[in-house]
Amino acid sequence: MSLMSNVELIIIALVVVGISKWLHRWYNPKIKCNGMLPPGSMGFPIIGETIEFFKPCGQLEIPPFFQKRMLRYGSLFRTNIMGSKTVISTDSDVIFEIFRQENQSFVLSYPDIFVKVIGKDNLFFKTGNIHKHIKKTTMHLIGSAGLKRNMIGTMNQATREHLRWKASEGAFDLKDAVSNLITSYMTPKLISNLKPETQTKLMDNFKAFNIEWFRSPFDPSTWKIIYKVHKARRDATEVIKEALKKRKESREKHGDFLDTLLEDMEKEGSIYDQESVISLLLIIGAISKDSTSFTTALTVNYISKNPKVLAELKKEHEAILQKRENKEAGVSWEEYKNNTTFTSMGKDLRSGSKTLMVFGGGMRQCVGADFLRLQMTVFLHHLVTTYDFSVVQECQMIRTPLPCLTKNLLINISPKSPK
Ligand code: HEM
Repeated sequence: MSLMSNVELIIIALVVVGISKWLHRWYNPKIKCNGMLPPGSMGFPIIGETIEFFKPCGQLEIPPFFQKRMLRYGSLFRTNIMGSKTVISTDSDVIFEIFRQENQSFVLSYPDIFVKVIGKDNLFFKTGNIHKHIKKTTMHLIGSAGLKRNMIGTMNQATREHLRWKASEGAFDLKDAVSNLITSYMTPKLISNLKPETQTKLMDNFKAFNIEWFRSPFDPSTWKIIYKVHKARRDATEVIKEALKKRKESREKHGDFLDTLLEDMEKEGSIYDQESVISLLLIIGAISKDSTSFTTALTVNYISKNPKVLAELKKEHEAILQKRENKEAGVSWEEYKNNTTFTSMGKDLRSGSKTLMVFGGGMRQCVGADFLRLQMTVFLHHLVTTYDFSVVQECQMIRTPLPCLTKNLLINISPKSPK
């Protein structure tokens, strides 16, 4: 055997040993504490179990990814998704405890791709006092007090106007309409003194900055969406940066959320810097419309198929209207709080129940839950008291595993004929 082939053999042997070691580490990841990992599989090298995790399933199904593993390993199992070593728990007590013990027994982290797409200076990725403080500032705008003081009137007005336009348009996409109406009033609530063309640009960026990219990375269209979201973030950042600069220089007050953030930023030791201010404005502008329009579309789709629910809803809102002195006024805070028992099912979705953690829990509980409920109530109120509606196309939903519409809800509305 020649000297050359011996060297080749040594190199091949080293490569084989290296790969074997790497595969061993892949399938048996080390953990930093003294415990042991739950059962499970790390899937294929590099891609892990990502493909199966994103497999679409029906709206009311437990995704097969979870179902299969729960049967095989129980409620706690290990896996690898999108390059992140992951332990999944499907036990509500454990999940509740994880939410409750943040920063004690559990450290918050998101897969790298989340951080890359939505930006690292985000409320979602902050912990401890910084997170607490940003949350408190956010509540100023979309918590109960902020909604009552500053939002409900605009919400009513925008909803009424948008429905009026839609009544003359024929069939329209309800999710799109709700998304547009929220963006139309939320953008000036965040930054109020933009030139019309700059405001339109910012609204377009808010619209494009969505969560639709969270799906299989092996689907080429995912990368197109990621590119658009990334571009929207970059463009919105430029607009907000410019607005922030002008506001700082002019020292003018406009009573918007940018004022609130600037005031905080100028305090000694403020946790806010330019990046975190921009990021918060962007996240609220984007997140407020997506989840709300989606849930409103599902709700209208549901009530259109359940005449008893629709009748009960109409009864509740007609009664509100009957009692109201100024029929032109929209839903008041008092009506919303005291007279919408059926609309809000009488169930407090924010009470931190272990069986319904749709809004998260503990320190991470959703700050937008009140906003969502109020906007949905206002929309349903104007829809059922002022219009008759008919469904032109029902919506269809799948989970990937996030809920996603494969067909949008199209409806027709026409003003109710006077009784
Ligand atoms: C169907 C509607 C919604 C659902 C199901 C939902 C669900 C959630 C969940 C599960 C979390 C916790 C995330 C985590 O653990 O890190 C969360 C947090 C959050 N949500 Fe929502 N949300 C909805 C609507 C909204 C709306 C309308 C807004 C804004 C107006 C909003 C703003 C936020 C913010 C800012 C956080 C971060 C809170 C924090 O880190 O402390 N959400 N949401």
